[in-house]
Amino acid sequence: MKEILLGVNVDHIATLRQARGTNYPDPVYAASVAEHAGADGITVHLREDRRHIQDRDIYVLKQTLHSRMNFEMAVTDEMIDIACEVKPEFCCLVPEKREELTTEGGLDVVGQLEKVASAVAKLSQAGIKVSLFIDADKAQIDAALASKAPYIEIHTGHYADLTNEEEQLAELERLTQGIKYAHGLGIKVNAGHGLNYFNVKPIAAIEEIIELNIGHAIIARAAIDGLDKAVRDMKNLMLEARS
Ligand SMILES: CC(=O)[C@@H](O)[C@H](O)COP(=O)(O)O
Ligand SMILES: NCC(=O)COP(=O)(O)O
Repeated sequence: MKEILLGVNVDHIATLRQARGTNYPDPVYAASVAEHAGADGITVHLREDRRHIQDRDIYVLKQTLHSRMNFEMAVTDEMIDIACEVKPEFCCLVPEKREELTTEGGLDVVGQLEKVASAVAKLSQAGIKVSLFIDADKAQIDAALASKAPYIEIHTGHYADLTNEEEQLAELERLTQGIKYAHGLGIKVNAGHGLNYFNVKPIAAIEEIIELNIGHAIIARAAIDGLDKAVRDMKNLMLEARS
């Protein structure tokens, strides 16, 4: 069987922390648990609005990770400077809109090739492997090749959002063709976004994919699976206080 890697995105551990401004739950600790459970890498998205992951998380993770960091970032001077200072193993360039709930589409490499290629060059110069988060679109894949990024991450969000089986199969076929096309050009291909316990298998079966990055579904599952113990522990503390 051909190996496939799992990058665990811990953004939403940080979402929970930021909701109360506490210092827990800590994405650094979550990353360590994920690595212990078999994660091949840890993904973090330092958004410009700092809604979940904070700068401190990136710097501490750099020192504590045993696997490798995939630093997702918008193509801005601020983020390029941070990446060049931290030097994560991977940077994934993503599109970002302040008002979006999550990343809505792939990076438009065609429309800003010069800017993207310049970012790829700066990050590569710092020894970072660069990936572009793009849609499975031939023109975007060709532009990714022209930018000299060695990796792309194909956006699976649209596939994940579809509920009609026929439409989902058609989207799966579109993703598969795009992934094979990029692989044929010599680009290393990852994929991710919106993948969960119900929709992951057909994507994981596409053998040209090196790694899947998955976050929201894993953190959501962890919250539910851990809830029984969390309630028992709290109740026990309360009962102990009265004994
Ligand atoms: C780029 C991508 O697909 C996601 O990993 C991204 O990190 C989503 O951002 P949120 O974690 O803020 O939803
Ligand atoms: N790049 C995709 C990613 O890191 C995780 O996305 P999601 O599983 O949180 O939707």
